[in-house]
Amino acid sequence: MADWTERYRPSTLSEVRGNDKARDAFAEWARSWDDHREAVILHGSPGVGKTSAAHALASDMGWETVELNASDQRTADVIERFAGRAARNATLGGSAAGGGASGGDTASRQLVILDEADNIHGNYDRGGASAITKLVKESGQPIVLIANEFYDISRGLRNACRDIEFRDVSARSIVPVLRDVCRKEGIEFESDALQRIAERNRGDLRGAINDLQAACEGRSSIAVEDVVTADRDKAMGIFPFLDAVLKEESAEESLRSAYAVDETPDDLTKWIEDNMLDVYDAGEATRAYDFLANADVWLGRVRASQNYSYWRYATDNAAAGVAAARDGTKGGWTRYGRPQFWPSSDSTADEVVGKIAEASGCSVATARREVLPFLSAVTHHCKPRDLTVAMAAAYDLDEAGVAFVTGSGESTNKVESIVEDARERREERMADHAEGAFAGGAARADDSLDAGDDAAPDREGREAGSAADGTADDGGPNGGGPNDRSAADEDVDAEDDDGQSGLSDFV
Ligand SMILES: Nc1ncnc2c1ncn2[C@@H]1O[C@H](COP(=O)(O)OP(=O)(O)OP(=O)(O)O)[C@@H](O)[C@H]1O
Repeated sequence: MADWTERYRPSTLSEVRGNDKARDAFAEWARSWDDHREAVILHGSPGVGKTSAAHALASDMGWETVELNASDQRTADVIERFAGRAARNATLGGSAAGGGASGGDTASRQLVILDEADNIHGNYDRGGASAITKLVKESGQPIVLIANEFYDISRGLRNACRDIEFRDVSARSIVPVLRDVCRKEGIEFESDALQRIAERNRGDLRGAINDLQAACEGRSSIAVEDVVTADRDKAMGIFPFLDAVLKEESAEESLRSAYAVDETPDDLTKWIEDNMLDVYDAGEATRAYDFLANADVWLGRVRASQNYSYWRYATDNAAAGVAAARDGTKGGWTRYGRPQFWPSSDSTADEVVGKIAEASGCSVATARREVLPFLSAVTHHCKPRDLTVAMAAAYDLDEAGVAFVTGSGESTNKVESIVEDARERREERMADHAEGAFAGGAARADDSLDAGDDAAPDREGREAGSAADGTADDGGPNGGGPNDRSAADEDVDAEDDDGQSGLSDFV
């Protein structure tokens, strides 16, 4: 069955529904283009008719169209060629470029439609935005840039263009479009069914038409129940989803599919990451990794801030971005592999980071970004046992926590004995604390420093007292409150020389 959104794409501006003001402003931009020669940005949510409006306008004006993807590296070259051609044509007295069109300038115009103008950076082509800005300024042809997020377009490019916002199409405007489609397809319908489709697509006319088509598949009439069933059927399995992203669907469709899969963006990203190389060639994979890296950044922000609204951006990158990195569609069957999920690694990470933040008085974000990587690097690579014990004691880590930070297996004897020693050390400290060890804790400082050649940190003794709470200041990772300094001088000074950084240096 042909795609209904294509079949019923508006062919003239007057068929573009629900955005009268934008439509009028756009028509006016085109009519007066010779006077201002500005490019225009049409921005708004997916599926509200921006691309359709651009094509419809060109047809109304009798202009040819050239559609390019703004985020594609090659686009700048193509526009350059246009600009050059337009300039040459101008010097030839405005004769037609398209071969034989008469009737002056406007008939020979080519409307350049640049899709995904908000996706130029973050892409492999770092210079893309400025190249396009330059071309937008110099081009001899009218250019329409299309974007979902106006403010994701570089400022220079925004300032160089006029902008027109396309608003979400209201359910009230969507229903008549659906009704028209049903009539043309000879489908009987219950009005409530159309209303429901319109409402659940919240302003997205393309989505509504797609849903209608899905609901009508194999039927000559639709009732509310059919629409409700279609709702339920929407859930998508992970394997069809991987096919969608890695082989078949556009970025936009892949994104919609991502929302239909019952997995978190973390897991979806892992699935894509782990299977992408089985399908993509080197060029595609290189581009895809940029998006996956962006997705990871957003996932990291979600974890650090617990702000789940960032999930959307992770999904955008992992699903839509990776799909956009693909050249065309692919066929064939792939044996997808289940990614290695590290059971509980995320919750362990959260717990460890929370404890570090609490003990050190820093934010969770700092603990995650700065302290944890440092601890991991030191304990993992240098393997100083005493430091690891001190760390486990300071942050009250259990086996899972120590294993997570140091990268060792959770059940190894080593980890167990470290946790045991750390527990003892905490208990001793607590006992000391109860006895007023603050004033005379030299013995404790000694105690922690006696294994100092294992690279025990040197500065906690001085800083922990001021920076930390009960956990760190009555011992800190290497013990010793502020007053311990003199008693432990010898050891500490010896430590000073080896230049080791202390944990609290990084907090
Ligand atoms: N305002 C509208 N009037 C009529 N049909 C529309 C409208 N908006 C969307 N459609 C239908 O949805 C399809 C997709 O719309 P279009 O590609 O123009 O949306 P868009 O806003 O450019 O979306 P995107 O940002 O995803 O490119 C069209 O082919 C048409 O069938």
